[in-house]
Amino acid sequence: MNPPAADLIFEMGTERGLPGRIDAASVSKERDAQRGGIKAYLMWSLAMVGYLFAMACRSSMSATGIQAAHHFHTTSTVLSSFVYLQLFVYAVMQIPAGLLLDRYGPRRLISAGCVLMSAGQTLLAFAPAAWMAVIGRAVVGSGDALIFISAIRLVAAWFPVRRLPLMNQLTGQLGSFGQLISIYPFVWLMNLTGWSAAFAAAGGIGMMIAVCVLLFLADRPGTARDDGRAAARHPAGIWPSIAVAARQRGTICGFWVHFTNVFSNSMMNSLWGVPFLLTVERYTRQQASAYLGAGIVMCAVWAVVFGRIAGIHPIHGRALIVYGSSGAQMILWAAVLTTSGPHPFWLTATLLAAVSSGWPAAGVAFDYVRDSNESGNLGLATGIANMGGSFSASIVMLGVGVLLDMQGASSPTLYTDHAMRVALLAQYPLWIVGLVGFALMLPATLAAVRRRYADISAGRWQD
Ligand SMILES: N[C@@H](Cc1c[nH]cn1)C(=O)NCC(=O)O
Repeated sequence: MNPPAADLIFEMGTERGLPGRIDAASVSKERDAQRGGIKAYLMWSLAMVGYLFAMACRSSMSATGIQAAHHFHTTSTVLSSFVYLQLFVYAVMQIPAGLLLDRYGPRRLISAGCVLMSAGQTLLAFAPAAWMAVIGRAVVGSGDALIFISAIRLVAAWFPVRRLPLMNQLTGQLGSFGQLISIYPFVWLMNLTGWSAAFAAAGGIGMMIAVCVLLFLADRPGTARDDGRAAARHPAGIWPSIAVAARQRGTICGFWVHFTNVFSNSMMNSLWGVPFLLTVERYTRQQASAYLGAGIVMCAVWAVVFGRIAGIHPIHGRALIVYGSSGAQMILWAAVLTTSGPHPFWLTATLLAAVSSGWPAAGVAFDYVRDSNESGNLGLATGIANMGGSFSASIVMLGVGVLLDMQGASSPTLYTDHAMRVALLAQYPLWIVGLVGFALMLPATLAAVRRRYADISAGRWQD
């Protein structure tokens, strides 16, 4: 049996003078019996295979940047523009993906996402020209967009409420290890067999995952593999459904949480981390890779810590994670960007700890969304929140490039310590906008979270 959330015990039992402790036994025993068991972990693992594949596909092009430049007879700079395209497709697909998720459920969506990513990777394998590779990347991005929110929806159906923040964190975090698949085994396979065979193999693996998911995944506990209520979802039509999900303060609060916390980490890992470390910190390429790799490990540590805090302290703990992570990022980036490099080890290490906390802190977005929306539009609401990080990351990545260009640093050979530090200041307007949005949405969201936990405790709420 899961204990009640600590800060809600405090608020409901003491602060407001309401009758004592929430009796956790009042949470439906039957639902808890079905949720969180071995089968739940098996279902989650299967969804995780899909998400690992998505993350591996997402980063496969940057991991093979030099080979890609040779294969398509183009420059790495042109290829890095694929990152924007991928982020753009991922972001615009979130609302359709959310609608489809509420209608068809995670099993079909994860399977369809894997098929799309396989098609995109296969197109890349045999594309004779760069423009076809662009289409391949767009197809990969659209498949990728279906996966993460489906995994989050599946977790919400299979695990008890109190364990969801930790399971969400583990989902987001373990999935990101998919990047390591593209950096190591995939690059190794490419060196061994060549471009076409490696991408075609990735396509084949994706199809196998799609079939396994279709055959074995179940959307929720019970006997039926599909969510039986799916057909009834969004009965009012697409636009009213979007309006309902977007009107929930928790959905918009989730959007701002995601918007505020994801971008520094994404910007470093996807595009500007290596140039910054080479130019400002005078790292070698190997040192830069090791630094960014250590960031992925730090993310995992933060994910476990934040998952525990967000589950036990849904009111104060989650807000603290969001303010704490973004505040630490702002302070440490200020210390690095206002003084010339290279910086002392303690400063770059602390910066890495702060930046890596952003990716899991963004996971709190999905806790707010889940605790303030009805299950019928949870997929759509999760998709809306998940757009936040893609928007902010693409704006920052573009902003850094524009600020470099404006200083005459239009190619890597022209990057200077000063130009790079000025360019990275592009992050600050986004933190300010994001934190204002979050602060405005937080009070109403917390009221919704309190209502949800009270309903759960009184047995009035069933997913
Ligand atoms: N920030 C991640 C989710 C996460 C990471 N750690 C805990 N949660 C995220 O938003 N991922 C979206 C995706 O598509 O990968």
